[in-house]
Amino acid sequence: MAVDYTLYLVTDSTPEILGDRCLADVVESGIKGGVTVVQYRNKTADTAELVREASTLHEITRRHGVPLIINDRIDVAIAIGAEGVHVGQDDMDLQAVQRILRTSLPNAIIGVSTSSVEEALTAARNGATYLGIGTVFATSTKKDTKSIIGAIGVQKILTELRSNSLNTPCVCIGGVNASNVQQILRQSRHDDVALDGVAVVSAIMAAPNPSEASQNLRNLIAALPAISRTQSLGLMQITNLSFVPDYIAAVVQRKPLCHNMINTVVQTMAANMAIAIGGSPIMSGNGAEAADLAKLGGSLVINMGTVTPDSLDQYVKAISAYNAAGNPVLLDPVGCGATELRKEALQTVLTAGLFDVIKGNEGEIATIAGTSAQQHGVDSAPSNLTLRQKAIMVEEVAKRCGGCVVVMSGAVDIVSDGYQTVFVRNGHEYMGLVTGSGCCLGTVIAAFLAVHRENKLLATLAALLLYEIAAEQATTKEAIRGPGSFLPAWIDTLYQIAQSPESDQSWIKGGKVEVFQHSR
Ligand SMILES: Nc1ncnc2c1ncn2[C@@H]1O[C@H](COP(=O)(O)OP(=O)(O)OP(=O)(O)O)[C@@H](O)[C@H]1O
Ligand SMILES: Cc1ncsc1CCO
Repeated sequence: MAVDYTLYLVTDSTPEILGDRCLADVVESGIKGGVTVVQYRNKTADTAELVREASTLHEITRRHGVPLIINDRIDVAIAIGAEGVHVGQDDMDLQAVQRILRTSLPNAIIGVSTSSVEEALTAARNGATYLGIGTVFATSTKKDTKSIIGAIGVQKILTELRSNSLNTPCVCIGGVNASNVQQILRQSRHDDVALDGVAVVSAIMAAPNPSEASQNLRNLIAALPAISRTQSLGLMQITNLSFVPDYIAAVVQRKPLCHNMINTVVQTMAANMAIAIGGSPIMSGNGAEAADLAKLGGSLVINMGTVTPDSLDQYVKAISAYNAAGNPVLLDPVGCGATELRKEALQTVLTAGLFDVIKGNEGEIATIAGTSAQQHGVDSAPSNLTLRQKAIMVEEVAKRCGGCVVVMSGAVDIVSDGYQTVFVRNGHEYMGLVTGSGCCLGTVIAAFLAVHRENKLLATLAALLLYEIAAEQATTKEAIRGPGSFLPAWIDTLYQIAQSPESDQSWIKGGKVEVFQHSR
């Protein structure tokens, strides 16, 4: 039987999720809305109840032509003649399951939960019918947060499987809901590698109308744009910078909320820069208010510059809240390669959710790429890499975080969405002499992301050009004698350009953007 894994429902009979509703009604409603596979999961019922409930569900799923898979209990699957079973890493091992089912349910689907490349390769090589990859996000239905792997973890597993010629279908599981389903499907993609579907629990089981919730998820999945080279921008569009003034004008007009969880060094400077370019900053380090702030339609900056154990917890909460609301998140992994604690914090943040932009200096991006030597603080150290090597690194990191734009700042900035990579040769050396010039760039890009969601690469490029050309212009002012007098002049110039980006477009002619070409 060819199984459609697009929308895989895992049941939950606990009072917190199911409430006092009838399990069979909720499942049938979900199927009517578009659920394509059902897994019956009940960790507490006794065997008689499991068999009773499973056979009631089986009547419904059969009527709708949807496979029913039983979690863990192979005996229950055999008793009711279910289409399959699903086992976790702590349940009976795959080969034992196969031996048992060979005679009683020879065509059974056998799914296996996996949270690492090793587990996935082993299960696929041993003949699992499909893999459930997770946990993607922290979720109230799964308390064990050790196995949270984020989109990057899912992508890593998928890529390893496919590069080993293992085509086992894969669904991801863990905290998937309507606000993040497109992101997880998009961000776990890498070239032609993609998930076959998503597994959800509470997004359907706890929904007031499970049918509508399922239909909504199916619509979101169907609406997902295919990411391919042909879909990314034409080179003309990138080097023709006439879009930039329009992008700026829209930011000024919309005044997006810029929620900054930013280091304690640059709070005021970042807030002033956000105001100068037309944003509305709020510097809040309290993750508990992130869900309310996310409702206001702005974007979030996670800047790890002065990370502490408490602030790390707050970042994780805020990232989940913004992902759930479907609002953009920018990560600035300041100094992430400087200490062991920062390296660990980086991993926690990277697996806490999804990012639209990751911006860092060379040492920071190299740490994410896994190629960095020891960083000596928060500033960039002189590099041994050629521009070409840096560009390839930025592109690789962007590919790995599918759907994410990566910016490596420096004298020449490199921006990539994994498909197209550009060099930006604007800016001034005084920028490198002002602490937080990288951090504030994150704040400015995030403001643009809030308004220009349809194209993150263009939004990032517009923000970067405004930021750097303003800096260049500021240095030409008479009173500028060094980085100290430069900073207020830079904020003034940002403000002046942002207020009338369209009336005088001559400034954008100073944009120095070049497309990186692999063949050169
Ligand atoms: N020598 C330079 N010439 C032109 N622009 C520069 C130069 N140095 C830095 N910049 C610009 O300054 C901004 C910040 O980049 P940088 O790489 O210094 O960030 P950073 O090291 O993260 O800074 P911080 O940690 O102080 O926030 C970017 O827009 C970058 O293009
Ligand atoms: C100097 C400094 N230390 C931690 S964050 C920060 C600001 C620049 O990244």
